[in-house]
Amino acid sequence: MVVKVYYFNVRGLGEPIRIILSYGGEEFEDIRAPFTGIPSPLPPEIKSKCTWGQVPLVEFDGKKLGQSLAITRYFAKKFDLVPKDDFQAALCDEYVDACRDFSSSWMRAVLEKDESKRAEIMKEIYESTKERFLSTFNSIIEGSGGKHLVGDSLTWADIYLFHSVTGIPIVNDNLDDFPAIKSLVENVANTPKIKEWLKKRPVTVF
Ligand SMILES: N[C@@H](CCC(=O)N[C@@H](CS)C(=O)NCC(=O)O)C(=O)O
Repeated sequence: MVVKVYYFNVRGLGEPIRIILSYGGEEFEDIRAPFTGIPSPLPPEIKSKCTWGQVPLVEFDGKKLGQSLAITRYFAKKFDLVPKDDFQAALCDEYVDACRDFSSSWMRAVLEKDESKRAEIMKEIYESTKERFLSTFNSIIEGSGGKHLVGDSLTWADIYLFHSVTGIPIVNDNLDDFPAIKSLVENVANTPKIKEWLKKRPVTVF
């Protein structure tokens, strides 16, 4: 089976899918629509495939699945990145949602075209979100044994946290202030199949 992954040529909502598929050793075709800023028009041949008119979308085995969370949860289950225990699985859902809230906080900066203004906005957003998200994630990892957000093995929540913090330069540059997140990020980046993907993935702005 080769999975077709349709998304824009950015990390955004598509990258956790690409990372999870890479982790699972699943071959995938990385189909990227040009990203020309927000909003970017989707080429009609892609848009017409999408049930909700938006990407990401995956196709495999004659099946089609849209909505980023449905896609990542599906493959995370397939590759044992969702704990068997229902409560632990729910905690993963909670942390994935929190990662997505954190990622959404940066939208105002992403939309700013003037680079010096964007840097200022990034600083503001960093200052106003670091306690709520970064300190909290840091404490959760510490409380869970220091290596993962949930339990003692890699989950899709760890992959979302990796994705959310490494996609934002100002967060990445300040990870020394959040040592448990920093160590989780290093562990995810050094997971062999993920490491291979990170080495070969296209370099994009977001
Ligand atoms: N709830 C959807 C949101 C999808 C979404 O917002 N997709 C955007 C790209 S991030 C898109 O396809 N924009 C192009 C368009 O709407 O034509 C998900 O999580 O997959």
